[in-house]
Amino acid sequence: MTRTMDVPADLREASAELVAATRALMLAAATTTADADTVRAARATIAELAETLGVRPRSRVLRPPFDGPSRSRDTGGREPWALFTHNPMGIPLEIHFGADEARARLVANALHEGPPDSVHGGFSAHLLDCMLGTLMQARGSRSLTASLDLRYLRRTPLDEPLDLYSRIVETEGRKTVAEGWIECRGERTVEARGVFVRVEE
Ligand SMILES: CCCCCCCCCCCC(=O)SCCNC(=O)CCNC(=O)[C@H](O)C(C)(C)COP(=O)(O)OP(=O)(O)OC[C@H]1O[C@@H](n2cnc3c(N)ncnc32)[C@H](O)[C@@H]1OP(=O)(O)O
Repeated sequence: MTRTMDVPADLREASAELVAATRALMLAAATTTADADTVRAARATIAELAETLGVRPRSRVLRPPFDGPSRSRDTGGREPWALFTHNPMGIPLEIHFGADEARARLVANALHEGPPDSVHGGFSAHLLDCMLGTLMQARGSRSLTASLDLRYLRRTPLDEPLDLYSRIVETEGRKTVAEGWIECRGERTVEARGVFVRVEE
C-alpha cells in the first residue's frame, strides 16, 4: 500500500489532476459524437499514454490517510473531505461532516446511467456506502460495512443536483447502525440503512 503522504506533494497534486482529467476523458469517450477516424486516433493516443503511465505501476492506488475525514470533521463542516481523489473509478464526492451526520452534493452524469436518464442502482449503493462508511471513519471508527439495506423509492435523475445525507442512528458494542438517503429537489429517491462493525486493523 502506498499512502498519499508517502509521495511528494507535487506528485500527489499532479496525480489528483490526472485522475480528474481521466474522469473527464471517460465521459468524453463514452458520449463522443466525433467521426470514426477521430475516435480511432484518440484510441491510439490513449493507448500510448497508458503505456507511458503504466511503466512500473503500483499494485494499489494511492491511499489517503485514515484520519483525513476526521480532520475534516474537526473543521465543523467548513473544509469538506474529497473522496476518490486518486481513483477515477470512484464517484467523486466532497463530504461535509457534522458531529454525527454528513452531507454532499453531486450531479450524476451519463457514466452513471442505469434506467434511462436515471442513476444505476449499484452506483446509488456505492454513493450511500461511501456516505455512511466515511462518516464512521470521520468519527475515528475503523469499521466495515456488515450489511447495507436499500430502498429505491423512485428514480434518481442524471444531470440534476442530488443531495446526499448520512447520520448515525445508534452504537452498541462493536456495532453501529447508520442511515442515509439521496434527495432530488427535496424528494427522497433512495434510502439506506447500514450496519458497521468495528475491526482491529
Ligand atoms: C481495516 C479498517 C480500516 C477502515 C477504513 C475504512 C475503509 C472504508 C470502508 C468503506 C465501507 C466498505 O466498503 S467496507 C467493505 C465491505 N465490507 C466488508 O468487506 C466486510 C466483510 N465482513 C467482515 O469482514 C466481517 O463479517 C465483519 C468485520 C463485518 C464482522 O466479522 P467479525 O469481526 O468476526 O464480527 P462478528 O463476531 O461476526 O460480529 C460482531 C458483532 O456484530 C454483529 N453483526 C455482524 N454482522 C451484522 C449484520 N449484518 N447485522 C447486524 N449485526 C451484525 C454480530 O452479531 C456481533 O454482535 P455481538 O455478538 O457483538 O452483539
